[in-house]
Amino acid sequence: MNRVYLGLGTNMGDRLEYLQGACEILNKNEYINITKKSKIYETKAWGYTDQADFLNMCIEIETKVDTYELLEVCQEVEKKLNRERIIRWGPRTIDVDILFFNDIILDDENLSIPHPRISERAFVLIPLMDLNSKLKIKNATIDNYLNSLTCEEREQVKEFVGHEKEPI
Ligand SMILES: Nc1ncnc2c1ncn2[C@@H]1O[C@H](COP(=O)(O)OP(=O)(O)OP(=O)(O)O)[C@@H](O)[C@H]1O
Ligand SMILES: Nc1nc2c(c(=O)[nH]1)N=C(CO)CN2
Repeated sequence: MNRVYLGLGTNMGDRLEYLQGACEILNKNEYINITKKSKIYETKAWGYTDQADFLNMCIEIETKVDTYELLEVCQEVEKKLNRERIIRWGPRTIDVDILFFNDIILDDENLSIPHPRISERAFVLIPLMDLNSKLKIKNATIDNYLNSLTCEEREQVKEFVGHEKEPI
């Protein structure tokens, strides 16, 4: 069984509904089991900043599918939830990224694992810390990467409280 960490992000429409929808689609897959969910965070847009705030969360899954099959599953989820690619790092109904896949290190044209921008992104590091603070990239823990971000970067990620619907 493979242990995988996925990052979910959304900044269009009913953002909670999209997180919930993504978790539901993943859980319905007979080869995927969601084993842990982080808290949900409301985050300032990173990279392309002139867009609405995101909701981000990370999930831990156990799965029998391999790396490329999982990429296809993630892209299917995005397709089902009407994700469109218009602007790089631009607004989206849902984004599903593979962050870690066991201890695999892979750098291909269509798939890089660990996801290459984890260490720069408080919106990924903070929810990942809810799941497993021991995760490592190049001998440093995600905790080390989080500590190397500025206070300002970390403050752009706030726990999203007061929501009634919990992603299942
Ligand atoms: N670990 C990964 N998880 C998901 N997609 C990946 C990964 N590594 C490479 N890719 C490739 O990245 C391509 C673009 O993905 P996408 O449009 O979701 O990027 P993005 O979310 O806008 O930006 P970013 O990759 O910086 O988060 C995908 O088609 C996929 O082939
Ligand atoms: N806060 C935040 N910013 C982003 C996000 C995201 O999920 N959250 N995703 C991006 C493209 O992957 C670009 N910028």
